[in-house]
Amino acid sequence: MSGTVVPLHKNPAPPDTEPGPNLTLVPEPAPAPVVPLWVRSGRAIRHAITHEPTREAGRFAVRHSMYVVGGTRIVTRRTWDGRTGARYERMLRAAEATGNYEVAAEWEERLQRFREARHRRRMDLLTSPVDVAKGLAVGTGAGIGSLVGLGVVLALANEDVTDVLTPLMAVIEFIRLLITIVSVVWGPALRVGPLLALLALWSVGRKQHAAPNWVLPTTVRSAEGEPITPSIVVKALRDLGVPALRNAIREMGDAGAAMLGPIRIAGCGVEVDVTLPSGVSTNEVQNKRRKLAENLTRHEHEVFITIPEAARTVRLWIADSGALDEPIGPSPLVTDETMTADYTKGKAPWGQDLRGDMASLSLYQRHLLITGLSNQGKTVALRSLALWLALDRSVEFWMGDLKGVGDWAMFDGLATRLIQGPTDEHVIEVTEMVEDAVEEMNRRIQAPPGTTFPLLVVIVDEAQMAFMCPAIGDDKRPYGGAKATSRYYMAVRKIHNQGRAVNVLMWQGTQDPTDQNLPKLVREGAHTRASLALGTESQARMALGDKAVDGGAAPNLLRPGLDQGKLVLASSGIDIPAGQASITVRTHYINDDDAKAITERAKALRDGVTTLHTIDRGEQRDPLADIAAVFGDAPRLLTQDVLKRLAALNEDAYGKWSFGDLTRVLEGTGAEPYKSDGRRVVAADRIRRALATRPEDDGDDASISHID
Ligand SMILES: Nc1ncnc2c1ncn2[C@@H]1O[C@H](COP(=O)(O)OP(=O)(O)OP(=O)(O)O)[C@@H](O)[C@H]1O
Repeated sequence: MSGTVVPLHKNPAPPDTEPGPNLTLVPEPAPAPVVPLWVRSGRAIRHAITHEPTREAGRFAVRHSMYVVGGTRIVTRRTWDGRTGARYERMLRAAEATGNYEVAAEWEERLQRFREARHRRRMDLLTSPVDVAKGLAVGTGAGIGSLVGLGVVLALANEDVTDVLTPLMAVIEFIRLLITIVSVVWGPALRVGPLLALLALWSVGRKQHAAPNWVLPTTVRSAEGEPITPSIVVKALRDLGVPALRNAIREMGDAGAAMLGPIRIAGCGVEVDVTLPSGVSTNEVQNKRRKLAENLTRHEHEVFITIPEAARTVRLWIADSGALDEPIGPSPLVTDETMTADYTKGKAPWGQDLRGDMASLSLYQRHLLITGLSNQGKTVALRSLALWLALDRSVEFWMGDLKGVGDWAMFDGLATRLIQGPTDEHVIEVTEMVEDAVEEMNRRIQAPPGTTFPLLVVIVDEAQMAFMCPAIGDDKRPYGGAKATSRYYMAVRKIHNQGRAVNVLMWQGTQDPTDQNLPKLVREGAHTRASLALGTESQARMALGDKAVDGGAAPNLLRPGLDQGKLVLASSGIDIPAGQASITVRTHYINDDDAKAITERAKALRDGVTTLHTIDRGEQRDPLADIAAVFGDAPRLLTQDVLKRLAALNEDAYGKWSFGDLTRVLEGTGAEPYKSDGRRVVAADRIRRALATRPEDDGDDASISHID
């Protein structure tokens, strides 16, 4: 094999015969390349220039020079404004730009008056030199005369004729002294005067911060939390990036504030209506919420843009910086232990609106839907309403908590039904509870007209679990889903459609809405829709409806985690400022302990309620097997006899069965009732065949709705 090795080195060095000491050769570090002098100087200069103290000194120098320039501009503008009609013309242009022609006419009239007065003053100037000369001559003569008169009186008193000229001479002396003083002061004044003028201009510029933003001190530059003034709002609107708006505001110049209504204090912020110039639509401003907020030195969540009734107007609500992050006080439900509720006439105290006014919601005949991302305060918000309602002793609660970690446990002994848990079995129980509510609703609807009913409120928290449940009932209908056969969905829809008038109401809390876990018809069936923080605008549309979102409702702009308990609400039961489609409410936080205390008070108002935790639907039965069993030896039975025998077999399970129930169970088995001699009968052999040939899991499915 050695013969086939090809050496890769030309002359491989002979191997060392004697191994020497193991030395490692450390190469000399390459000498650093010599940097040319001009490069080094450049670096040094750059370092010196970019050094922070140098930059600060530069900013300082530019700032104070610019104050003088800015001050000169301001003083010139003021003088110009004072002496010409420029101000009137500006206001006139602004009024025209906002389409406010009445105000424009007023300004035009003022401008006209100003011009007339100026013309009169100029005409007067033509004749004034003669008048001034005349006045001067008369004044001097009269002055000399009175001084001489005074001298005569003095001469008579002193019996000295020279005193006649004494007062006149004294005045002449005084004038000479003045001339001397002026001649002494004039020289230095000529030198100091411009300096003083410069100082005055600098002072005006400094007060108005008339320098580019980048040279202003950090405290002024950041303007964090700056109070909102008309000029700040106008500047923010001008820089919004809407060309038509920018041009119109430029056109108005200083008079841009004419677009604004008065800036009113509104809760922990201010509110101002802005009449947009023609050519700018309200949604152009609404779509730029973040930019507007930043221009106003606020965070996006601190600025709300709504559309009031007046045409071409947007209403801005701007929070005081950081004010929205402050907690609001405790709920009156917690602080006022004597509080009771009235379902029909009262309103549940829920929190505060952004203006800081109490936000309370009428629950009368309103189905409710609260959505939001997980852990934003949905359950607490929904529970607060239930806690208030519990203080009306006539109200009956049926509750299903499909999370089941005890958020609703305090209603044990207060709610007539309370199902708590996350499994499919719990969904099934909740569905059957809602179906029972439908039955109760139907019973009430069939009652004689005029009958009044106390409120039965069915609350399902985490309702998305019900819509997503895969279980199928013994009637082959799915519990979850959004098909016409879906049991939970259909039961909710029935209550939504007809429950209101007979006081059977449906309240649902649901998480992170999608079309699958919150079908459209269920969303739209709720009269009151509220949403905590959500992920996207499309979710906001699902939660609150297009109208509310188009009108400015934006739960997707609430900050998950930071805005816990803050919700956007579209409903008729709460005071929403005219023209707005929604309102933002900061809800009170009622913790579990306080909730427990409130439910204890509510229990004390009642005589005692026994809460059912599961719905006893009788023992597990197999209807097809039972039907087969009741035949005995009979080859055929009339359907009514089958029903009778089934009822005799088990009154609880079959006592209320109708022909429809029987047909439904036998449908598709090949043993359906048929007509014989004009009467409907069921054949025993067909039943037995169906029983023998049915698939294994049918029996399991049939049993699923019977839970102990
Ligand atoms: N009004 C509120 N003000 C301040 N914090 C609140 C408010 N409501 C709730 N929170 C906070 O949010 C947390 C979650 O509340 P809650 O359990 O109601 O959320 P959820 O949206 O129902 O969550 P999930 O959907 O995951 O069950 C509470 O533990 C509390 O810390």
